Amino acid sequence: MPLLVKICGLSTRETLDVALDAGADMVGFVFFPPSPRHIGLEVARDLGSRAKGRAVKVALTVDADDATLENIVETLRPDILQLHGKETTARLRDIKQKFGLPLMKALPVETAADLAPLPGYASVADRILFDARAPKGATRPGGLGAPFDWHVLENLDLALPYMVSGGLHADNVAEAVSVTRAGGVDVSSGVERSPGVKDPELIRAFIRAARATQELMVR
Ligand SMILES: O=C(O)c1ccccc1N[C@@H]1O[C@H](COP(=O)(O)O)[C@@H](O)[C@H]1O
Repeated sequence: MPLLVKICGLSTRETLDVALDAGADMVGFVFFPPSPRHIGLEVARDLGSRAKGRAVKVALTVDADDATLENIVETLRPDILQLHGKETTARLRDIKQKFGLPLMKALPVETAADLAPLPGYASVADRILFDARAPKGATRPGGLGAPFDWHVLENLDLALPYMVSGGLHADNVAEAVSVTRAGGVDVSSGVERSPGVKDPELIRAFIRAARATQELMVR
């Protein structure tokens, strides 16, 4: 199975086109006002129709309520919801039942103890995203450009597909895949020139580097 490459935090037509033309499998849109990548619903509608059928559209939310999710689903028309907050297994079940969309649950990782909630999430999520745990007091739970210790996932035995994120860039993505055997990689800061401002060349370089890791991938 080919490695899935997700470019997250896209907020303009130009950079979305770069990601799509360079072959991104998944494109992520952030709906979290404190983030420099947050987009409003009208932009979501525009970018969503532009990406339709060209890549998997991912809506990233953080502990969003039903009304917020409803607006996002109605405008972006996502293919999958990325839940990047403290959503419980019960909340995942509820969201799945209400919206009928596949779910990718982000799990913050710093040490092996952070993997404890995995069995619960794996019983309802369709995919897991292992992301670096944000430091206390951070303004957002992800998208900070910091990696975690990938060796925490070294002996992971998970039936569900999983991706890794956190501080990835063109020069470290191969090692991240090699250590974690993840089936997908997700990047935001590593393809930006400043927070929220995507760089076309960095997007292309990341996708090229990720594609070159293909033979290391297991799941
Ligand atoms: O990108 C954001 O601003 C963001 C906000 C809130 C939750 C998650 C966010 N981004 C996700 O974080 C990881 C890692 O990003 P980075 O490459 O380290 O910047 C990735 O999954 C983003 O989708």
